[in-house]
Amino acid sequence: MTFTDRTTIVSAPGKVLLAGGYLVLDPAFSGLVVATDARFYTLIRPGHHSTTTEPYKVVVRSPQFNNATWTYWITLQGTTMDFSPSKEDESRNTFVELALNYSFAMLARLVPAETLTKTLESGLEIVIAGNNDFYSQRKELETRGLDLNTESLTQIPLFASTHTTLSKVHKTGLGSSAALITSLVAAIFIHFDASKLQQDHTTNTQFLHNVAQFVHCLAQGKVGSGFDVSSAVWGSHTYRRFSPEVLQSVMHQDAIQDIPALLKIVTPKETAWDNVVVPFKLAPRLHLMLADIDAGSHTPTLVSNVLKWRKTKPEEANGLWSRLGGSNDKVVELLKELDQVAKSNIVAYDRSIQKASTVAASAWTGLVNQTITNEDTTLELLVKIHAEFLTVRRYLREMSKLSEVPVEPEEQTRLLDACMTVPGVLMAGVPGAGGFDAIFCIVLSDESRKGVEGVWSGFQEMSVGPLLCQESVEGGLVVELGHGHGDNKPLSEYTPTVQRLLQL
Ligand SMILES: Nc1ncnc2c1ncn2[C@@H]1O[C@H](COP(=O)(O)OP(=O)(O)O)[C@@H](O)[C@H]1O
Ligand SMILES: C[C@@](O)(CCOP(=O)(O)OP(=O)(O)O)CC(=O)O
Repeated sequence: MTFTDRTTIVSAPGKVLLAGGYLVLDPAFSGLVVATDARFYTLIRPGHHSTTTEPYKVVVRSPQFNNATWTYWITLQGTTMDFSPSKEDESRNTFVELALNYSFAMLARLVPAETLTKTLESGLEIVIAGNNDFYSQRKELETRGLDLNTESLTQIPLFASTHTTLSKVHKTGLGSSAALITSLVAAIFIHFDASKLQQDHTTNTQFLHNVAQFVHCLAQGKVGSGFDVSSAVWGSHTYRRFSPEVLQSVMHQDAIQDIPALLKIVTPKETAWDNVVVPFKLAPRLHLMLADIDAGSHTPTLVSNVLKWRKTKPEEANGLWSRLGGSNDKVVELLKELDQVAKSNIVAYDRSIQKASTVAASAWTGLVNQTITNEDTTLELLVKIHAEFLTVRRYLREMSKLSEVPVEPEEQTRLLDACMTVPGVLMAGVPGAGGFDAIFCIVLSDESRKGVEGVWSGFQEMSVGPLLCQESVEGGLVVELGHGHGDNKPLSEYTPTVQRLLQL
């Protein structure tokens, strides 16, 4: 047995909804979701139990939360399975519990009994851990006497303790539960070789998506748009939601009693899901910056109040929805056009980006008239994207006023406008549901990045905590280890992240 024999590690990215907040709840509209390089990891390896008799023991450990541990007992009865949380556990983790319960219940019907028992007889140890960016590191920085900036964040070890509990932790809005459930569900099916992700990638990935969406909605007690699970699976894309009716019939705790019915819904060949995923990537030299605002907002409350307004004043709201939706789509179209221009003439593109990075966006129009033709295209597109996203923000402020919900509150407007005065900032906005949770910027250079971080650290109205993460290069689900992915290498040959996980 080598160090990594029969170890499976799967990761899923965090997310930021750059455009389409609220509208993406309606299948008539799409949203632009960018996956981050802050990822959530699930590691599964054989347990240390020599039992060959049931029940089998599955232990889930969360090192970042005082090594919180949840123990589950599994008994197989033919193609059904009994799953029970340990009565000795100090707490229950609904997201973990539902992911395990439903995944194993489906496995009992998908995988030969001997495969299940062979893999379960020594028990399973499951370690779940999110990149530090998923959770505010303010406490860790204070403990180390460090300032709240990216330089300090680089000094915090991977998967550092949050110094608190799951119920008290300040999350940064990267979608920890969606990334957790997606990586956990995928890791279980891959560990039992039930997914063969690397063989029939499309069908199996859609299957894993469907299971993760079901578990996430059941755990959250509502069928949201699902953009966060979608980006955890597929990375950055424009997203049009699946019809809520797809899951409505199984959105109850008794769904565990009828696994064949659930399998019919989550199996792509049995049920066509109508979510629409169109891959997206930021054009070269456009980089995402994210900050966590300490004030924080309660997204479900924001969503409930905006939808209440839309229901009570449909004409007012639907008119704004259409205008905002059109503007969101225009931003996406222009960003894609910019990527095409970069592909057609990267030298001219780079020259234009370099020029634009030295002046504030408000002065880019002046640059357009000073350059040769194909550089104008790039600069013209930057001018259009900047203007169109200002229109998006204007609509979000109109929504805030009409609904009386602080989607882009005045404090955020002042912070975003300050960011836009920095040379080389293309966009600055409130992601997702908005409020006081977070902000994002799209910047053109490292100098621009430093300028924005200066605005954030100097902003007096709110505590603006930068995150280290940027846009993901790897995309959605990644099998980091297991089943032909990097098996049995010397520990030193794995990435620092995988090495850290293996030693957690
Ligand atoms: N590292 C972790 N270990 C265990 N459970 C986690 C971890 N991170 C997130 N979770 C689970 O996800 C839940 C957070 O879900 P939610 O409040 O919807 O936050 P988010 O918006 O980040 O998804 C937590 O209550 C916990 O059950
Ligand atoms: C309002 C929404 O359309 C987007 C919410 O995006 P956020 O990124 O704000 O979500 P949280 O991570 O839960 O804070 C609701 C939805 O699409 O489900």
